[in-house]
Amino acid sequence: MDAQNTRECFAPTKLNLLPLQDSKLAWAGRPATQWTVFSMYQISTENRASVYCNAAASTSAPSFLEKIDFRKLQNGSDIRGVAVGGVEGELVNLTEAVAEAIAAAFAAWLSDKKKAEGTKKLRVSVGHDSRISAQMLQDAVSRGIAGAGLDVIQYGLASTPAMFKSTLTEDANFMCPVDGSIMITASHLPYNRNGFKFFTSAEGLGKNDIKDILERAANIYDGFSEEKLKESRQVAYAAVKKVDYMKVYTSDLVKAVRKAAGNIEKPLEGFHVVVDAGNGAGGFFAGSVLEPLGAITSGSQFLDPDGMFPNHIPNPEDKAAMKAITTAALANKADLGIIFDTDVDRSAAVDSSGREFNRNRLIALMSALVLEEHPGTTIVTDSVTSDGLTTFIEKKLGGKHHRFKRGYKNIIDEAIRLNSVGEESHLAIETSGHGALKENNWLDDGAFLMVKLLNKLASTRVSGGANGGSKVLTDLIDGLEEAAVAVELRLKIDQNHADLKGGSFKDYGEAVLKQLEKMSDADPKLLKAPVNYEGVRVSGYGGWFLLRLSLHDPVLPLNIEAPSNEDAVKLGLLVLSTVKEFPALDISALEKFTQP
Ligand SMILES: O=P(O)(O)OC[C@H]1O[C@H](O)[C@H](O)[C@@H](O)[C@@H]1O
Repeated sequence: MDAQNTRECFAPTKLNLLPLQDSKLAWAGRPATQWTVFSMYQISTENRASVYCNAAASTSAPSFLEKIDFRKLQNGSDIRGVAVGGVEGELVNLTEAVAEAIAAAFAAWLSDKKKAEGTKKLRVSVGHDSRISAQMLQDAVSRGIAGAGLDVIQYGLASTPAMFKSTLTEDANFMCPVDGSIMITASHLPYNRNGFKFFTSAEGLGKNDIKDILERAANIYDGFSEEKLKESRQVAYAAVKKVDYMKVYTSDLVKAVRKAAGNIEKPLEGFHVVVDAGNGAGGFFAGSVLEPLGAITSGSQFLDPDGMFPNHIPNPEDKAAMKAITTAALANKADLGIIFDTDVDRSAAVDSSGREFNRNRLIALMSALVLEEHPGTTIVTDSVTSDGLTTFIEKKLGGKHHRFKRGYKNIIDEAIRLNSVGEESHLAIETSGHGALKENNWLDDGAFLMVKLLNKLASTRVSGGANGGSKVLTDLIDGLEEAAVAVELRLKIDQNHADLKGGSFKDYGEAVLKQLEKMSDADPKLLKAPVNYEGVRVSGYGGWFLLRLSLHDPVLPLNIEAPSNEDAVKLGLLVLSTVKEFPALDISALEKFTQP
């Protein structure tokens, strides 16, 4: 077989998939062991990225197998792209064929990883959030995995942490654990985007793994042919099973709260908790977690999935989203309001008086809960956390604050590393609302963070400490000092600007940071942070600023916190004096902020 003679494509068609039976498995009436799925992509160790097939060679590639730069689909440890057309300036690059190639590449990558474990047929779970391109991508991904000879288990609407957890759950009825998992999501990005997150039982895949998978995918895509892609639809039809895994995941959350309350069936009886899922995948939390625990959930909103996100962006960092949950909690006189992002790996809450538990406050609250259980432990956070948070964790709670880099994967990996070198850490959490606990296998799970809050409410009442309300949570962050002014301004780097002199935006950004560091060193009123893992963090005028490179974008985010607007402007002016020397930077937001 000659990989070079087999490129072509297929017309996109929906898979005719089988319905769920008894909320468990449904397949074509044959036991899994009798499934004979051949590997269409036949990925060998000698030529892992090549596609071998029997199809007749075709010389003309149809237009929808457009040339795609697969490298551009990498977004740190995720894959992200444009899946829906019609938005000006945003060309579709996450087509069905691209998705199928990426899934086939993941299957090949996984097969290589699991080679040592023997010849058993590998299983991959596939789930998605509420985006309008979810079904199309789920079908394409299923074809890619099945075509590589692996079993596909579709979960349908699911959360990112649930997908990760399916690699750890031991339950043969639900075909768990799976060997690998794919979540189809673009988190809080606009409706036309989509992407993938990948998991094995060891971890969420990192940057290098994603790079490897995209390189393999590009080769697979180059080898696609019409015949082969047609065939992949038939193979997928035979290899796809459906499982209602969210049932397992939500029942584990319910069990966790019951256990924390001393094995009471309905420990939240009488508590009123309002959920805002922003029409993402998090609507399950009201009906499948809170209600079985006895909580009242009336007034919950935007629980139904709607990939056009008609109400607000499902993102706890978004002001409109936080306002929506605060209004709902107050209007319903709820004890607690809970909000999730689209794929439920991020969350935030509001108390009964409408006070937000998000950003530094959510970290303070989670730190208080974790430090009650593990005195003295290290809390790992992202880089934009406040000085007040450090004081709170270290002076009030007796813990250690390890302010690391931005990026949920970075902080989780750092917490795991600290434990491995003998420094105990039980919590890694970002101001974005991402958070992972050691007790929960370091799963980045917004729903589990909220379960920790519910545990506290339930256990406090059991011990006679409170009859309701979220005062016990509010009291836990008493003493957290918060800056009067906290802003984030994002300075864009124009990648096509002549001042880059053909270099990368990263190099340009680094040059800006170097210059800012020089300026700060020369100013006696400023003090550079003695320990700092990214960008330039400087204290002065009773506050601080941090300028750093964005994790993914050609952007330098600038965070400023200060006791007054006047002080914040002074810090802003100092940064402005440096950044204005770099013409490729869009400094308009900073100029506006510092104007008298
Ligand atoms: O560096 P930024 O552009 O601020 O983005 C940083 C953020 O990127 C992604 O959304 C990651 O999922 C977050 O964990 C991270 O905090």
